[in-house]
Amino acid sequence: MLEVSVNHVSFSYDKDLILADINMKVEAGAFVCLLGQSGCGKSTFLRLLAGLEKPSSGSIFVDDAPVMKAGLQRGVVFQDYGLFPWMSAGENIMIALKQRFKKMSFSERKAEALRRIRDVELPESVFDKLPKELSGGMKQRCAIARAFGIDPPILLMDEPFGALDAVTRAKLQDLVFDLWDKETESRKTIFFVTHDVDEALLLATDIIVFGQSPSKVIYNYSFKDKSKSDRTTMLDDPQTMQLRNNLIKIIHDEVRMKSYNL
Ligand SMILES: Nc1ncnc2c1ncn2[C@@H]1O[C@H](COP(=O)(O)OP(=O)(O)OP(=O)(O)O)[C@@H](O)[C@H]1O
Repeated sequence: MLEVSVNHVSFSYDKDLILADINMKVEAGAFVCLLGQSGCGKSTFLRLLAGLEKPSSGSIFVDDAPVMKAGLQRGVVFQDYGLFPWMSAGENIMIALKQRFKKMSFSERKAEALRRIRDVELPESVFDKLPKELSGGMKQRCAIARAFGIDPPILLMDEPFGALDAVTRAKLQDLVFDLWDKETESRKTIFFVTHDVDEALLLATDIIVFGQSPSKVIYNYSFKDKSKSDRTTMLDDPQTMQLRNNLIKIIHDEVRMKSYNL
């Protein structure tokens, strides 16, 4: 369980300032949803957390250690699944396990990959299938199995359900929440990028809103106690409804102000 602190982080692509003075402290085990308009820099921020890019200024620490490069401590799940197309689903998971657990034998890795496939509610027969033989939802389940398989204390998820239909999306939201929630003693810290305010309300312990580029944190909200929300009744709660309205207004006002350059 590791705390993440982001201190005065700015980032530019060439001369384009994308992120400006981002600050946050995220407790170990939090489920952080990052909201903001398209192009504001959410994915860029995840890349910085992953160590795939370096801040132009400022620093990111995981506990006392600065993030300098990519590492197995931080797993990543992308919208496009990120599975190697020439390997079966099982091999995709096994190769990640090999990197993470160097001493695991082939048969142990295979057993673990099968266990992870069952954990994401897929049949074991998926082990031998190529990604192109799987639906989008099944591919994303495999990507989640792989990410949870390497058991990173920090998981970075970049719009993981953005390409899925509403029913599959709802099932996968429940799946990820349950996988996170059941590790009561050592919950992963999850950073989850989404455009969907309701998805954030359903999943997050903390909601952070980024403004328009160059982006700053313009709003954050922490739930005092997080238990699983029921998607069908969640918005019956007046407080949740008010928070939802606030979030939508904040995001829309920001877009309006920037587009009119106010
Ligand atoms: N490799 C790159 N080189 C130059 N500019 C980039 C690069 N990647 C992203 N950008 C720019 O950085 C800005 C932020 O992009 P980013 O993908 O982080 O936004 P986002 O909030 O994740 O968007 P979306 O929600 O649409 O995925 C955009 O203006 C984008 O064009």
